[in-house]
Amino acid sequence: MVKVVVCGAAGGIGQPLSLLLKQSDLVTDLSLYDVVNAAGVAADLSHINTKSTVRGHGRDDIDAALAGAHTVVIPAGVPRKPGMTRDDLFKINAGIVRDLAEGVARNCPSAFVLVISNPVNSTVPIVCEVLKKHGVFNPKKVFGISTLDVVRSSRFVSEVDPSIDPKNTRVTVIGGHSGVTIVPLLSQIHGQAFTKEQLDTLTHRIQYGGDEVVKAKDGAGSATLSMAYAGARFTNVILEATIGGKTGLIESTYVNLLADPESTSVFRTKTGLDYFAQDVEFGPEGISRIVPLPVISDYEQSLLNEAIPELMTNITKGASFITDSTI
Ligand SMILES: NC(=O)c1ccc[n+]([C@@H]2O[C@H](COP(=O)([O-])OP(=O)(O)OC[C@H]3O[C@@H](n4cnc5c(N)ncnc54)[C@H](O)[C@@H]3O)[C@@H](O)[C@H]2O)c1
Ligand SMILES: O=C(O)C[C@H](O)C(=O)O
Repeated sequence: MVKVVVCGAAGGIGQPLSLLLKQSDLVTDLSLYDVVNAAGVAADLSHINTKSTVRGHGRDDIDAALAGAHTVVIPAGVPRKPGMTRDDLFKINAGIVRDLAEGVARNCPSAFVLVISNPVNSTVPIVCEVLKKHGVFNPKKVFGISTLDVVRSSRFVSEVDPSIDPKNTRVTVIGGHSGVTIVPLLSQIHGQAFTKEQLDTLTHRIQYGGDEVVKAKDGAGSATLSMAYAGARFTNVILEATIGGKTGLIESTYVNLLADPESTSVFRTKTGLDYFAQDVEFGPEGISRIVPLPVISDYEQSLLNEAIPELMTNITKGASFITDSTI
């Protein structure tokens, strides 16, 4: 059995993400959990003629939803409205993510956990601290999905240079998933030399791509369809590496750096950060290695210098939400 659970499956991301995951032949059981309308979404998707069996689980059915899961994807929680930062979502989403992580610890402690709910820079530490509290934390298996930053980068650079094929140009994006913490390494794109003006425009657009969508949706939420695409892409990498037997798969993702202490110890000592988005190579057990940071340009180093203090604040806020809690 390869059971994939989507928590928040009836939402703006959850529905198209579940649809995309229903296409995977690697999934045998698709479990849709939400506090509203999970049964309806499940009934709808269950008619699609692919291999997986689909089940919907409502508010009081979290344990059955998660039991025996291979992978749990979490897009549950509230999205931004214009004028809000991702950190403004912490007040509501921190508790939602904590409760879902408690469910993971109880029902599928060795599952891969893929976090979409914002603020990702803080919600990933929340998941890790809950799993630690229960003695089931494996840093090779918990991920913040920052793939949308990678997807946007590929697309936006192709708009500046039409000779770039966005589908086959992967941009490494390091740091975190919000504003200045998003650091695209455009210097790494083979054969590319952007002007300073192009770099400024591209970097700003990648860092604030989420705001572009929030503004355009004008109060009706944030990115859902592009996020579902990015979320399915990342989930499929996990499935291909862990059960599909594929090797050498690499994606940028936000992780706990103890997943590969050897490759990250110098960086951890220098910055004090325990979490960071970086290129990761996947194997049968999840993270097989964190790819060492390449030599970055002075421009990228100054972006990184700006990202580090903000990341530190976000990480501490998420981790202490659990470690300082008396519940
Ligand atoms: N990581 C990223 O790149 C990225 C991209 C886009 C959006 N997001 C984030 O994803 C989250 C969801 O966005 P959306 O547009 O799908 O929002 P949405 O409001 O459309 O959907 C959220 C869903 O979560 C459900 N939900 C709420 N509390 C729950 C709980 N306790 N258990 C299970 N389900 C619960 C809601 O019922 C709803 O169906 C937001 O926090 C948003 O900021 C992240
Ligand atoms: O911008 C948001 O709030 C949603 C998401 O994190 C995004 O990058 O689109």
